[in-house]
Amino acid sequence: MDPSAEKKLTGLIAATFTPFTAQGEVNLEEIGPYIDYLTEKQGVNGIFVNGTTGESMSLSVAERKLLAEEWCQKAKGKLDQVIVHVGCLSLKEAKELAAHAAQVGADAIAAMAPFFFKPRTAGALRSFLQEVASAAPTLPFFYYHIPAVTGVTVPARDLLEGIQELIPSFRGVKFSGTDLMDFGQCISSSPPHWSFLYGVDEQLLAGLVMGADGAVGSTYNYAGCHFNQLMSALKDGHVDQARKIQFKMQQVLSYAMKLGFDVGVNKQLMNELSGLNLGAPRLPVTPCPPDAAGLIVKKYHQIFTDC
Ligand SMILES: CC(=O)N[C@H](C=O)[C@@H](O)[C@H](O)[C@H](O)CO
Ligand SMILES: CC(=O)C(=O)O
Repeated sequence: MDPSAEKKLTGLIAATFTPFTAQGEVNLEEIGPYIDYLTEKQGVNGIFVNGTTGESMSLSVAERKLLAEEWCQKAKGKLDQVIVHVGCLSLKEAKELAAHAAQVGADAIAAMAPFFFKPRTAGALRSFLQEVASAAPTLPFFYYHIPAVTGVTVPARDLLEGIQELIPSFRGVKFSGTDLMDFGQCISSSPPHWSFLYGVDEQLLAGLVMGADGAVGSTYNYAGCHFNQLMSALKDGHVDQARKIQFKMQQVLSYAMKLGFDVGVNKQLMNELSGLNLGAPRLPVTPCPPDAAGLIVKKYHQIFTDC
């Protein structure tokens, strides 16, 4: 297929939380209602599953497969995009997950850099990703750049050099870094059919201005409606209005950060704002301290009075 004829990834993509039961087992029952909440209440039509927010690295391969399959199945006819994150420390497991994602009907896959033995050069990281992508050659492949979490500091622009020849299915980057010069250089040096998804919700506006096609993030789970307004405002040329929404979200998140914002707090925020029951996180992430989420929800409602 001619890649330039493919549709680019645009709009908001929620990085989903993994629902757990009270016993700490994966809870597949919540996935259907979760998808309905995203589409009906947030206007979000894409998901990025088993990523950072989904605690992928704390899950077994078997659990990741169960989740990928259920998300893909329940998303059918409801969501435009299901991107399955397949990154692992073990190349063998990452390939197994990539092949599985293709089997269960994912729209795309992504992988972050391995972070125990870290690739020290762009070449080493490219070779690792090439192997992962080769296990699912028909699926669009995205590199998930998240240096603050992986500690892999290879600039994304260096990784992209010559990558299309090595990985024919390569289609772009989910860029969860704050280095906007690196991001800009990725975009300005890339073919037009690749998609760039920005992943730092606190500064999405800057990412969009730099040229992001869309966004992947955790806060789009419960604040998608506001970020949709931000994106439309920017599209219509109302930068001041877009900036107002971004500043409001920064206020909520900086307040949350003072209260120890992490996946545990974030998950509880989602529980309280959505009414879904996604449970607590899995260790080593600790459960949200009592009251923290409640205080953030209160702040959120003070700052955002619509949707
Ligand atoms: C480190 C991390 O989880 N980053 C997420 C995505 O990449 C973001 O969506 C953040 O959760 C969000 O920007 C809030 O800090
Ligand atoms: C936020 C994000 O993209 C992730 O959870 O992987």
